[in-house]
Amino acid sequence: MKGNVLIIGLGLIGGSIALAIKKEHPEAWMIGYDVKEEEAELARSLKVIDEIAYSFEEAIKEADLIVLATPVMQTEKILAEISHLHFKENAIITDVGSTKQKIVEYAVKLLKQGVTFIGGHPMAGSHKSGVAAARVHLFENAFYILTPTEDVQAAQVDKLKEWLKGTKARFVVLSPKEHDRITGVISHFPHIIAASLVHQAQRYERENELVSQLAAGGFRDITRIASSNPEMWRDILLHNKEELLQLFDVWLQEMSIVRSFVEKGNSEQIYNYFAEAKQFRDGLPIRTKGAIPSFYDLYVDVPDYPGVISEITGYLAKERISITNIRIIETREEIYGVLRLSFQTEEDRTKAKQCIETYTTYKTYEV
Ligand SMILES: NC(=O)C1=CN([C@@H]2O[C@H](COP(=O)(O)OP(=O)(O)OC[C@H]3O[C@@H](n4cnc5c(N)ncnc54)[C@H](O)[C@@H]3O)[C@@H](O)[C@H]2O)C=CC1
Ligand SMILES: O=C(O)C(=O)Cc1ccc(O)cc1
Repeated sequence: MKGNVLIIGLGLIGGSIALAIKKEHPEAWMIGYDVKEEEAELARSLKVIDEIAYSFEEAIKEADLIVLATPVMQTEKILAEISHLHFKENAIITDVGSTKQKIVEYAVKLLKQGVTFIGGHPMAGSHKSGVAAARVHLFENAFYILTPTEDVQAAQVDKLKEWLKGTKARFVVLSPKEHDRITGVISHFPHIIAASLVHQAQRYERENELVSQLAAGGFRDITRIASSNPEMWRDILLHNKEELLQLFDVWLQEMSIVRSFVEKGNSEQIYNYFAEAKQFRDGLPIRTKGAIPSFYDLYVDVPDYPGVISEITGYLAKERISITNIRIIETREEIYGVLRLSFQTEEDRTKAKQCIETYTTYKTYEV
C-alpha cells in the first residue's frame, strides 16, 4: 500500500509497528512524532521512520493512517487534542494501548467527525521501552486485538489489517469491555502481583541483605515484568480500575483459601492446589496460540566447563544466527547445566537447534 503513515509515540511498540508496516509496504512514507525529540531523532537514524514531524497537527492533515503509540493517559489527551483537527478523507486512526474501554470512549468524538477510529492492542511486547528495543518481528504470531465500534465500516477494518499485515499477527475482534476484562486477568493484575512480590522482597532485605543475593531463578522469572515502564503501567491501572478492583477482591479471597490450607497443614489440599494449577498452566497454548508470546527459547544441556558458552555462541555466529538473550539456568559441578538461548523468531530457534545438533552432541529442547 502507498500513503503517509504517522506514528505518534516512537517507543518499543510505535517503533515495532513502524518497522512492520514499512517491511510490508516499502512505498509507505513513515512519519514519526514524539514529545522527546531525541527519541524521534534516534528513530530516524535507526531507519524506523523516514521523516520527523515536529508538530503532529501538521502531519495529521496528510496522513492516511495514524497510529497512537503513547502511554494510555497520553493517548486519551491526544485524542482530545486532535478531535477538532481536519483529517484526510478516509483516514484511519488506531492506537496500540493496553486498555480499550476508556480510549474507545474518548475516540467517539472523532467518529462523530466522520473519521474512522479503530482501537487496537498488539498482545506482545516486553519489559523494555524505547525505540532502540523496537523489532520488526515483535508481533509475529501474537494476537492483535481490534475493537471497532458498530459504526466503523468493515472495509476500513480490512484496510487497517492490510496496513498491519507485516506484523504477522493474528487479528481478533473483541468489544472494549471484553478486552479489558481479559487483559485485566492475564496481564494487568499479574503486573501488580509481580511488583508486590518485589516490594515484599525489598522489605525482607532490610532484615537480611542475602535476600537479593539469593533472589534467583523462579523469583526473577515471576518478577521480570516488574522491570517494565512505570508510567505505562500507572496509566493502565488508572484506565482499567473497575476490572482491577474486582480482581483484587477475588485475589484476596484466593489468598485466604491457600492461607487456610497452610495454616491447617493440610497436605492434600496444598498438593491439589499446586497440581491443579500445574495442569491448567501446562495445558495453556504455547507461543503460536498464546496471548502474550515473549521470546522463542531453546534450552541446551551443556556441561559446566569454561568456554562452553563461547563454543555454542561461536557456532551460532558462524551460521549468522542472532541471539536476543542468553542465560545459565543451573550450573553445578558434575551436573549438566542448562543454557537458555532466546531468539526473536521461531525460524531462528529452529536454525539454532539444527546448528547445535550438527556441531555438538548436546541435547536441545524447547519448552
Ligand atoms: N510495552 C509493551 O510490552 C506493550 C505496550 N503496549 C502499549 O503501547 C503503548 C506504548 O508503549 P511502549 O511503546 O512500550 O512505551 P515506550 O515508553 O517504549 O514508548 C512510548 C513513547 O511515547 C512517547 N510519548 C509519551 N507521551 C507522548 C505524547 N504526548 N506525544 C507524543 N509522544 C509521547 C514517549 O516519549 C515514548 O517515546 C502503551 O499505551 C502501552 O500500553 C501494548 C502492547 C505491549
Ligand atoms: O513483558 C511482557 O511479557 C509483557 O507483558 C508485555 C506486554 C505488556 C503490555 C501489554 O499490553 C501487552 C504485553
